[in-house]
Amino acid sequence: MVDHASSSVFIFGTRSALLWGNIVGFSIFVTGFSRSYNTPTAQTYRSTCRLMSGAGIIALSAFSASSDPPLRKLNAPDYLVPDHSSPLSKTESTGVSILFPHQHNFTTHTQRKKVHCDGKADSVRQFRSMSTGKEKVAIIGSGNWGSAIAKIIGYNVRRNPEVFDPEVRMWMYEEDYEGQKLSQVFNTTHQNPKYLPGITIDSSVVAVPDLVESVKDATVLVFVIPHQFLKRTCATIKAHLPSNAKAISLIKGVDLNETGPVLLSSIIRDNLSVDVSVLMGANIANEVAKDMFSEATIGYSNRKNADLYVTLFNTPTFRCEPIEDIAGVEICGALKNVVALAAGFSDGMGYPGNTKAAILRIGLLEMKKFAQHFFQGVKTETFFESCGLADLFVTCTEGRNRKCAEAFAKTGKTFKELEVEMLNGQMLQGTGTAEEVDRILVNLNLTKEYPLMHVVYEISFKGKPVTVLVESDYGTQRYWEERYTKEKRETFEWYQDYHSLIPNIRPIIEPYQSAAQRLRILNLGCGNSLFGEQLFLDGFGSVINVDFSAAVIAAMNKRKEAKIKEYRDSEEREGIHEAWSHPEDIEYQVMDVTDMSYAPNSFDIVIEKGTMDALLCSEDPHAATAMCLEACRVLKPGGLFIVITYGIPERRLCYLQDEKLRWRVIQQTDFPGYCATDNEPATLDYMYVMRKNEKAD
Ligand SMILES: NC(=O)c1ccc[n+]([C@@H]2O[C@H](COP(=O)([O-])OP(=O)(O)OC[C@H]3O[C@@H](n4cnc5c(N)ncnc54)[C@H](O)[C@@H]3O)[C@@H](O)[C@H]2O)c1
Ligand SMILES: O=P(O)(O)OC[C@H](O)CO
Repeated sequence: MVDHASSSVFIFGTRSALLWGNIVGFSIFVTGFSRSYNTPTAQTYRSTCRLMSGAGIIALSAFSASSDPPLRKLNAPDYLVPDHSSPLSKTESTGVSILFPHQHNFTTHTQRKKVHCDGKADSVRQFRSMSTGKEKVAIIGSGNWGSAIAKIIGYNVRRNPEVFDPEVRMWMYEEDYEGQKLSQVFNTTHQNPKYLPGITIDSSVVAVPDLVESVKDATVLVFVIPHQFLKRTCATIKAHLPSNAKAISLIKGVDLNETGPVLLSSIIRDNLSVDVSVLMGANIANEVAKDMFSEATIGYSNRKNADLYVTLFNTPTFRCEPIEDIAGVEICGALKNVVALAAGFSDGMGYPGNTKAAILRIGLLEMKKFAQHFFQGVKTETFFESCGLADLFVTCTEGRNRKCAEAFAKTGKTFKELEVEMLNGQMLQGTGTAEEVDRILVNLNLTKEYPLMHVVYEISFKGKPVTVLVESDYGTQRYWEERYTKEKRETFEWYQDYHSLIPNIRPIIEPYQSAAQRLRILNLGCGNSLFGEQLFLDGFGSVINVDFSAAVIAAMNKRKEAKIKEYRDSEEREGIHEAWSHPEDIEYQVMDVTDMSYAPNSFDIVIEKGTMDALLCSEDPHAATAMCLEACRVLKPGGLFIVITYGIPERRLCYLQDEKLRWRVIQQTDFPGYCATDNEPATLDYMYVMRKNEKAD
């Protein structure tokens, strides 16, 4: 039996094995004889040959393509050294590589079809590289971590010439650097000034911009690219790897299919048919590159390969610990980036250390729960290795994900914008992972079991306010009821008050006013804001204010009664607004804005300030959409819905432009938001105006 699992050179064939063994100067292990060749000589040879390092199966005679065992049963790619009896036309369909095709003077076989040879020189080189038993390393990726790990690999390859081929190729996604090609700059200066400035990398590492060229002859593939590029990278190199290749992934991320998460190491394994290990840990690239002490965890299933990786990566200041738990190690590396976003949000909001500590604790528990839910055999100890607790800690204190999330909370910019502004070409992995993870959780109805992962996604991509990290109740009736029951202030304004908003709103509403008919205005989620009262006092029309908190509606009705009384009791009316002479034009009603009792087409204007923002904190993912549907239903054709929010277009238009809504967004405006202190960053508030279709019904 051919043992594919062990990394040795196997020669499939007989007589010529001796010949080729002599020619290339290596010892061989002969296996897979056909009966006719199972001679005493060959058996003796089999029992005395020494196993070599380096994987591969080499057929020295293609008789096996037609007889026992068939060549196609062997793992591709195989190598064939044909002899005079080789039925090469059959081997063609197996995808076998032909070594030395002309050695046997095939031209004498007139009936044989011309056989495709994948390039004699390449095949010979691969064959020889296997025969030397040296590992040839290719680094796939040359960003911040790719470059830092290249420094370590260069150092170890030079220290271990008996194990490694002296040249390490590093695939460099070609970019312009100050008018020159980045790969040329690297190969001249041995530095990567864009992604790891100031660090010199051993000259054994050569930047290669052609991906296929970079993996040529490589027996060890080190994957260190952003995870979004993995699949297409595998597809490109798939057909160009020697059969004894193996891989290790340093990529922190996760993919998904319809049943759940898919490890990136599985993607590599499935696409390339190679053994795959992983290396993860508390490894801020810039610190590792400066030889500051760090640890890393190697997750493996093949111990021999893990030992090789220790030789490749371990240094006095980069200590690598192998553990037999690929999934545990890899999920730690992926999910800690999502937790780091939460830590960054917390920092951006100025929350104290206690809050961040809680985020780390909850995050670690969700990481472990997720890994053990979806993957068998994940060990609890893994979460206490460098890939677990340690990486979580460092990413939540110093990582890029944390840094950008802090800016997200402070500025309200999107992650895409912040990545461009803050990272100079480097890429966040946490945001993509948050999306993938949430898709899995939603598909499998698991969001409640992973509240932190879910809320990070909702804040990052669904416009939920960062405050839901610590206050997740803004969307519930219970929260507002309790709040307004205890409320000491008679009124409170979220964001801006009426006077700062009305210059933006007046020009939109005024064209709708007519002498003949008063506007009917509906104010959604009025709370104890004076916004609706001021619209009424300024004579825009009759205003109905609604809120689902009975406590606040009672308080606002009490205020209204007091105003009416004040007006009626006053002898001297100066300073008391005349509008109170017709108080029937202002009403406060208890109503759930997602399910209102008004008839369709009842209002000219529907307006809300901050209500959608609050609903987006709701556990009901459809609450904001439900409010919009209701607003649209009760609006008259041609009527306007005005939304005042802190939500940027990317996070609000997805709701406002829902295809079920029979309106069009006709205006979006931003204006300076309210700043609590001079030290706080300037923010923007937004107004979106929708006009209901004339023929909506
Ligand atoms: N930077 C770190 O401190 C660190 C530490 C440990 C692990 N990691 C992980 O290593 C992986 C790689 O991160 P990094 O920091 O080396 O990368 P990076 O974010 O610094 O750089 C991005 C890389 O992507 C390349 N790129 C851009 N467009 C591309 C395209 N279309 N196709 C292919 N490549 C393209 C760029 O040239 C650059 O090399 C990530 O999964 C990351 O989580 C990073
Ligand atoms: O900078 P980050 O957030 O991508 O994290 C970097 C490393 O993964 C830390 O181990």
